[in-house]
Amino acid sequence: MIKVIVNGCLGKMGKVLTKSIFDDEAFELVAGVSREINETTSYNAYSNILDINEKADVIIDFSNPTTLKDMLTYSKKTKTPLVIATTGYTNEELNMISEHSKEVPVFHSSNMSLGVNLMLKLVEISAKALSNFDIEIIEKHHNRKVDAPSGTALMLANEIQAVLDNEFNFGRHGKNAKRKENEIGIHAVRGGTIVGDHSVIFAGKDEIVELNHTALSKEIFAQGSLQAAKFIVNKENGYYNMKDIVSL
Ligand SMILES: NC(=O)C1=CN([C@@H]2O[C@H](COP(=O)(O)OP(=O)(O)OC[C@H]3O[C@@H](n4cnc5c(N)ncnc54)[C@H](OP(=O)(O)O)[C@@H]3O)[C@@H](O)[C@H]2O)C=CC1
Ligand SMILES: O=C(O)C1=N[C@H](C(=O)O)C[C@H](O)C1
Repeated sequence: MIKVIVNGCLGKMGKVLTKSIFDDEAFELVAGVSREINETTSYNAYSNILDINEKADVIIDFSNPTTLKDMLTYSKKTKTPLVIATTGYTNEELNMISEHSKEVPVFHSSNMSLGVNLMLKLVEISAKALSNFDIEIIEKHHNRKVDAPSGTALMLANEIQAVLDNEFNFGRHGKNAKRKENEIGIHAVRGGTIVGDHSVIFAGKDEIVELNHTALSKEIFAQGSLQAAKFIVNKENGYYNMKDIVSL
């Protein structure tokens, strides 16, 4: 049985994930962490990860970048592998994660779904094949989402940039907002309870190719993170992502 700490346990994703853990006999929830413990839980819940006494095999994190430092401190002290799903990190924080992976195994992905990870490959192929097309990314999420653009939109944009070296344009406005030839437009839509929707549009002369992924439940992200947890528990120190799990 894999013993799990859930960081962000009372958040939207944390609640879905803790239920998935209870429903799966391969996992045991040993503790949860949320900023404010304002409800009774059937497991040990803490407001700071550094207060946890239980020993776990893995930490799964769906929280907020503000929890990163303490989470890394705890993970380093206890040598507990990390599955990081939180988005919205600065470059400095991303570097901290990457440095941490030299001492503890880290699995990091801004999207734990199988479909988006296939989409990353399709985007790479399309960027190579349609290099003279205009490329725009549109992401749509629920009205409670904190960060914009989404971590997934940035992953998709980075995949394209690795092929074409484009600049990013985070939303156009104003009198002189004409599209530059070599840019990727990245646009964030927020509304209602949209779980997560990502489109990459390749627009050429008289033709359009559009790649789209629509998440229909948060469950897919929870299941993906559990798959990642199974993968990482016995790995060497290092930085892993969905490409290490999904065979393409
Ligand atoms: N990689 C992936 O596949 C996916 C990643 N995500 C990412 O996971 C993260 C959590 O998403 P979601 O569950 O919807 O978010 P919620 O806002 O519902 O939950 C956030 C959790 O983090 C805690 N928290 C700690 N510090 C802060 C802070 N300063 N501000 C806000 N929350 C804080 C919250 O505690 P409290 O409840 O006490 O406020 C809560 O437990 C986001 O970064 C999101 O983008 C989401 C879905 C899929
Ligand atoms: O906050 C969310 O909900 C989601 N966040 C991730 C992101 O920022 O890409 C993944 C998913 O789209 C849901």
